[in-house]
Amino acid sequence: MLLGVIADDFTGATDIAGFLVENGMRTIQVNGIPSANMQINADAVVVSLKSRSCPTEQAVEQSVAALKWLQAQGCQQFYFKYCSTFDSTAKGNIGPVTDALLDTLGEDFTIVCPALPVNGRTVFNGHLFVLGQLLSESGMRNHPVTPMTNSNLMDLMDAQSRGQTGLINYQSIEQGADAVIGRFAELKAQGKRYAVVDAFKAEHLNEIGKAVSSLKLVTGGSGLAAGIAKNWGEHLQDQTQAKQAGHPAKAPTVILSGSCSIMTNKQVERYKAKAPFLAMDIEQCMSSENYVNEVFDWVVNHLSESLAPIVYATADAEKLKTIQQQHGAEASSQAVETFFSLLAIKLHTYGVRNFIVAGGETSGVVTQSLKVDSFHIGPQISPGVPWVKAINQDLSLALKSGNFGDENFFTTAQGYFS
Ligand SMILES: Nc1ncnc2c1ncn2[C@@H]1O[C@H](COP(=O)(O)OP(=O)(O)O)[C@@H](O)[C@H]1O
Ligand SMILES: O=C(O)[C@@H](O)C(=O)COP(=O)(O)O
Repeated sequence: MLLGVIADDFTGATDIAGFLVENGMRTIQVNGIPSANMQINADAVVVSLKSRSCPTEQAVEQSVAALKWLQAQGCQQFYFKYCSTFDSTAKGNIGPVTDALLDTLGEDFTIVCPALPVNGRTVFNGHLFVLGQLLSESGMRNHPVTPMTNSNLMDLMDAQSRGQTGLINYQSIEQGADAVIGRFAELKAQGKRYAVVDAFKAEHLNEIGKAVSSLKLVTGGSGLAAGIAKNWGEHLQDQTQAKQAGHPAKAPTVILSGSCSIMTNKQVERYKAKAPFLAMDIEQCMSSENYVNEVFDWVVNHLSESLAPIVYATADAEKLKTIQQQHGAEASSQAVETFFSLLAIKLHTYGVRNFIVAGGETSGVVTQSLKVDSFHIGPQISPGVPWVKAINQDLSLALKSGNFGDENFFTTAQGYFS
């Protein structure tokens, strides 16, 4: 095993796994730390945790346990994957987890690289941009759990970690990997423990990928995965196998959308024009035990149509606000998640074998309800969203992070069945 990845959430894990496979690494993803002995025949393993916004001690404990498990699998390099929008609070969990991983590995230096230019996440002079807007001016400033109100990655990292952060700006990156390695030495000599690296195009990430080959730990979003995978290129045995194992088959398919992001709203609207759709009734979802059976019957009646039926809770910001004022934010989101969990179980029992799910939390709930413990990674539907196939059962999933994919995503995803 070459590379071990610790991802702080579920869609984030499939995101990086997809890029590793795209770049020739045979990759599997495990949901949490496996309790049983697993025989793993892959170049990379991604462990998905739910550690992004849980209490810091728990995030540290889980991440260190994942690292030790990956070490036991023989991994040679380790990657802490967090969100490309650096989702965290002043307390963490990115800083404390990075510190704990460095300590466990006996290392004293790593990089901070959230950039994912293909999805509009760029770093310029140490500041993070989302589709051309500073992070602090993007929609992330209103995130319910991890509002991002500062775009300066050095400040963000200093506030939540034990050490000090330096910058490797794009001028150094553009001089190539050797110059970057030289900057690592300079920053270390200045007592820095972390280096924020500028990156606003794929070439930057390729140079950073080469430069980090001697670092035991790297941290970042999924963008750097391509650079790192290229770096391992000569060690990879059979690159053609990488995507085969995770390819979805033609089978009954459903779309469950629990994301309220701007992009998911657009995707649902576009899909409704051509496929059977059902908008979840939140009142009924919260008050009627039989509602899930009614929706189940509706889905079953539409499974044989050429495009898969979609059930969605997706609402625009105004509608969501009204629902939250009426029922409470926590209670309504809990009700939606429980509903999707029950519906997914019923549909799977009935024979649905492909699930396209929109939303990070929603994906976590559905995957856990379907008792999937590990995945093969298949082809990418759009950057950061691969098809994945359960290893322990006949089941394929496409887990879409709220903001990812273009407007035709739900139709495009169904073009991969063979
Ligand atoms: N109509 C709705 N009313 C209340 N909560 C909702 C509604 N639709 C979705 N939610 C909740 O909003 C959250 C969306 O989070 P998530 O699935 O992670 O999507 P994203 O990736 O866009 O953040 C989930 O907890 C979901 O249950
Ligand atoms: O890095 C990213 O942007 C994604 O992989 C990711 O982590 C997305 O998180 P959610 O939007 O909460 O799904």
